[in-house]
Amino acid sequence: MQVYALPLHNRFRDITVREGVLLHGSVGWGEFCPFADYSDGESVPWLAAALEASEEGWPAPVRDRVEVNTTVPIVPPERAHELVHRSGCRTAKVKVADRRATLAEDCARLEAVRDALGPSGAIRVDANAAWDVDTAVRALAELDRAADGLEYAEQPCPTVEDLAAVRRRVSVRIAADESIRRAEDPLKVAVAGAADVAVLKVAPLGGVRRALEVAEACGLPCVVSSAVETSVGLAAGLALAGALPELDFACGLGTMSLLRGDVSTRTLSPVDGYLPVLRQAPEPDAFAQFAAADEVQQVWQDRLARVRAELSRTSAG
Ligand SMILES: O=C(O)CCC(=O)C1=CC=C[C@@H](O)[C@@H]1C(=O)O
Ligand SMILES: [Mg+2]
Repeated sequence: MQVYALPLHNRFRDITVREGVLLHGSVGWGEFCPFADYSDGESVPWLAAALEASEEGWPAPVRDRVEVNTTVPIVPPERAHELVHRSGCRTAKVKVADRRATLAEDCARLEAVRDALGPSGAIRVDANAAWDVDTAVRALAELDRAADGLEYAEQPCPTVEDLAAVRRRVSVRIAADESIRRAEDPLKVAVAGAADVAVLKVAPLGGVRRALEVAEACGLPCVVSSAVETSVGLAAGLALAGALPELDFACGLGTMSLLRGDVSTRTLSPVDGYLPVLRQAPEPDAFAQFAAADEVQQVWQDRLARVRAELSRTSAG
């Protein structure tokens, strides 16, 4: 196993360094990288996804490339404009509702992203469940104006009930993310009429096959989004996006731009807004320069051992 520590260009999801474990198995490489706030129990699906990649392989794809969005963290408008322009993507997802920025600053960031994309580009926002219903309704009206039209708003509020309440009061599509990946029942969203789009992340859902089951059962248009993995883990997201019967939206798999490097020389960075669907993850042939410090390696070895034991217990039923 190889433990990496990769710095980010900007703080994203409250981290400035992305850490994880690369596992080599009988069919290839997998990546186990649950964020620090995931318990051992919540990390079991992440390990299942890594073992699916390294020991089993992925289902056959129905497409050979996937359109992706670029992801804009909480950065000043000029930086946002530069990131979007350089990405070559026609869709941008902009982080908003962060405690480090005001609604006015979020609007300015969206205006800069619209200027960089032009009128035909698509802009989506992600509030990561930060708002209550009334705040979401008010904020989305302003953000929709600033963006000159939002494609959708991802997880404006924490609960399925709140998403449904916001969805009844705004014209912007609602996408469910945390209500799917951290839910006891990922399908509750569709049943409650709480979302127009389902965001699927391979690792928290337990692998490509499990995510395909959720996609089929929820009956909503799906967007595959990464967990800011290296190209090893990102390949699993592309395998899911490649295997979905329908794919109507650009996917949140352009996240290599958030990282200051990669464990593979075959970095999965978008070209003209697209990424290839691979049958296997790229080799981590550039791992050495991002090998984690000894104490970090020990933390991940211990975590992996605990989660492996947890996975065995839950599999044994
Ligand atoms: O979907 C994207 O454009 C990129 C991935 C992304 O936004 C996220 C990755 C991991 C954790 C989250 O903070 C965030 C998300 O909420 O979707
Ligand atoms: Mg999200």
